[in-house]
Amino acid sequence: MTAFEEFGVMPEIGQAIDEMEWMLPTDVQAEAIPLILGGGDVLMAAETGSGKTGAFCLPILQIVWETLRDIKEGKAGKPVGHKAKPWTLSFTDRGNAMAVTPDGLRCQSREFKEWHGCRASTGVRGGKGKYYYEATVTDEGLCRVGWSTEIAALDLGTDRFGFGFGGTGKKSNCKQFDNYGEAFGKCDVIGCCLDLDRGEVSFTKNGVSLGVAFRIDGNIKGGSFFPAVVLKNAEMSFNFGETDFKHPVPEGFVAVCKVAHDNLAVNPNTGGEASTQDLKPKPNAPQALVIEPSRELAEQTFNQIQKFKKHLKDPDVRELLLIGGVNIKEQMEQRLRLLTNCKFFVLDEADGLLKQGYTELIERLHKQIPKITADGRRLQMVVCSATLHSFEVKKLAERLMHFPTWVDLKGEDAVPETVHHVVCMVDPQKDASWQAMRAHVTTDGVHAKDNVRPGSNTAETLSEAIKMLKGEYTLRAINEHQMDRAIIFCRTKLDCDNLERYLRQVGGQKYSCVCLHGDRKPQERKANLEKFKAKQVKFLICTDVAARGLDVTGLPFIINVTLPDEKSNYVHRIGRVGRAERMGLAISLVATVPEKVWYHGQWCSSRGKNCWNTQLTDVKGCCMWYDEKMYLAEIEDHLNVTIQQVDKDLKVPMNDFDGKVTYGEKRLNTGTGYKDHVEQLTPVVKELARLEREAQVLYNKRFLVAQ
Ligand SMILES: Nc1ncnc2c1ncn2[C@@H]1O[C@H](COP(=O)(O)OP(=O)(O)OP(=O)(O)O)[C@@H](O)[C@H]1O
Repeated sequence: MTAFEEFGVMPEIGQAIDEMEWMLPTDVQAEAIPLILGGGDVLMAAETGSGKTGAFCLPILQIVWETLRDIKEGKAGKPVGHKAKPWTLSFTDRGNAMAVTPDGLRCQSREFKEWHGCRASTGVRGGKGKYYYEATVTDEGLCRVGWSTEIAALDLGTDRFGFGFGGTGKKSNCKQFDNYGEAFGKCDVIGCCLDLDRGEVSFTKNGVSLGVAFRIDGNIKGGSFFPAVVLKNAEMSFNFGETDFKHPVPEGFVAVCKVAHDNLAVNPNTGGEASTQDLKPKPNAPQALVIEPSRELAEQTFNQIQKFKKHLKDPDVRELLLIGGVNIKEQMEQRLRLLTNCKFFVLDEADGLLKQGYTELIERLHKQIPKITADGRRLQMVVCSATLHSFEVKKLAERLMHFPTWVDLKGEDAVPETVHHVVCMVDPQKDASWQAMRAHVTTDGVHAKDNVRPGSNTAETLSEAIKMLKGEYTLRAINEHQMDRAIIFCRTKLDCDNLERYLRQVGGQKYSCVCLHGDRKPQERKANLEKFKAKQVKFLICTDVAARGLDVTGLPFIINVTLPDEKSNYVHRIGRVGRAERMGLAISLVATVPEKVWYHGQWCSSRGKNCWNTQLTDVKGCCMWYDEKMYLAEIEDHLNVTIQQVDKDLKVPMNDFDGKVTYGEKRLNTGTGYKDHVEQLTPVVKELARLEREAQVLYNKRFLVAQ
């Protein structure tokens, strides 16, 4: 039995993991896999390179496979039934936090601060007839149930189009809450009666009539009425009459599902939603949806799933990669329409997704997925990142997740011990070498029209000097550490292109490099990344598009030509090294004086292409002064560390870290390996024993004194 199997992973997946030479689960995997297999929502915050992808892919793959097997064996979807049931709660005409079971007969909202409502997908119309349905309180909480027209607010009873009866014994319409009947709670059955002949709404509790609650305004009486409910951290189930009612139908009334065809109203807010027949699990409908912040990352996760499923046969689990480019819209539409069978919603690099503006997409997709799946399982959400401790993520988790468990090994954003990160200050006032530089990297042209020249000490001149010096320092870092593999991060696409040209110009094959950024075509991005991974080129020059998640086995070095202005991106960038217990060195070049840089905001019509507006952003220009010293302070503050500084020769001093390691290789004499374990632990154990003795002596002394 492999170590992973001990955590509940099935042998076929265990075999694939074994072949990938993963001997033991990482800490985050050991914690998260059982939680996900057990059905929980998980917020996974763990350092870069700690194996979060496996931590969610493995258990999800397993559950998806088991579901497919059940479908194949005819075990799945039983609760849904095969008969068409037009009388259900709507899957779309509902509040954000309202969950509806696939059979459409039970709903739940776990939002405890706000009310969330839902209407049935069908109703009655025609101004005549007497209709009845039952709603049962199936869990503690606050609820209100009744009838509403299609234009009523989902918060039933808060406008004149909705008529509700609440658990506190109040009826409500038009925000007017009056005493009515009596309070009700868990297990009580509320009968909701609509008498269109007389224009009255009344209720029963456990079969006992509570009398007329409302007289319907003549204007709306002729409209359509739908069963409606609103909940606050509560759950209710519904019977529209397709199965036996718990209590006798009041005299003269009929079950609402028996409405004559001509008087049947379809809820126009449902947008032609699927009938419940569609909710029977389909072998091809997506069961897990994983959202990634970049093409490259989506592809990487996709590849990892393919590796994990290698030995999973019959039924076959199929995976689909939806990335920008050809036919994406078509593919999305086709696939995402079927989200009614989805069991897992994963947001990888969640804080990054939110920062990139995907909140709306996430909420829309979440809304489309039923919160309880066909086989009675709750939708599981997994949200992960190395920098999950942001306000936005916490808000999102509160809104969308169901009592999530934090798998958070450090409790704050942290850099793995395997990443050695240093900064080198670039000071054009102390290092005047730029004044005599003949060849240098092409700068971004921000100062093309400024009178920048050696000798003048203007802010613009120093800013231009920074740009020139950074090209040289980058080369120096490469040479000093004999880097033959590194990711080099630049701030803009233009900076990447300029550096690429410069490295090729000065070094040819010696500095062979490719670019990865948003202006390169998808095929080129893919090819460039593959070339870099296959070691056909030494350097990958990229913007923050590659900051997150990219996993290049054994990558020894990264260089930040400019620090990111977003502190979490520093953590992600430097986390491209030091992965899977290998050591890595990250060098950041930090200007001591402000640098004027391009910043093409929303107002820039070309978004940077051929834009020469060097005015500052506060006058709608496209430049800003970039203060790296400030960003460095923010990063240090965030990580609660002082980052080691190295001199301009970029030599990394020999210390505990260096000298014992080869960047790109696993640590030999430290870490968790069992080799030399005893030797390593002996001094610590001795010290512990000494402390314990000391503590005992102290205790005895005090104890004896007290006696
Ligand atoms: N249990 C394991 N044993 C050995 N290697 C592992 C194990 N789990 C993951 N890895 C390897 O560790 C590397 C990092 O894993 P992964 O990409 O999942 O990290 P991550 O936590 O998602 O990092 P990031 O936050 O940067 O996205 C990968 O190369 C992966 O193959």
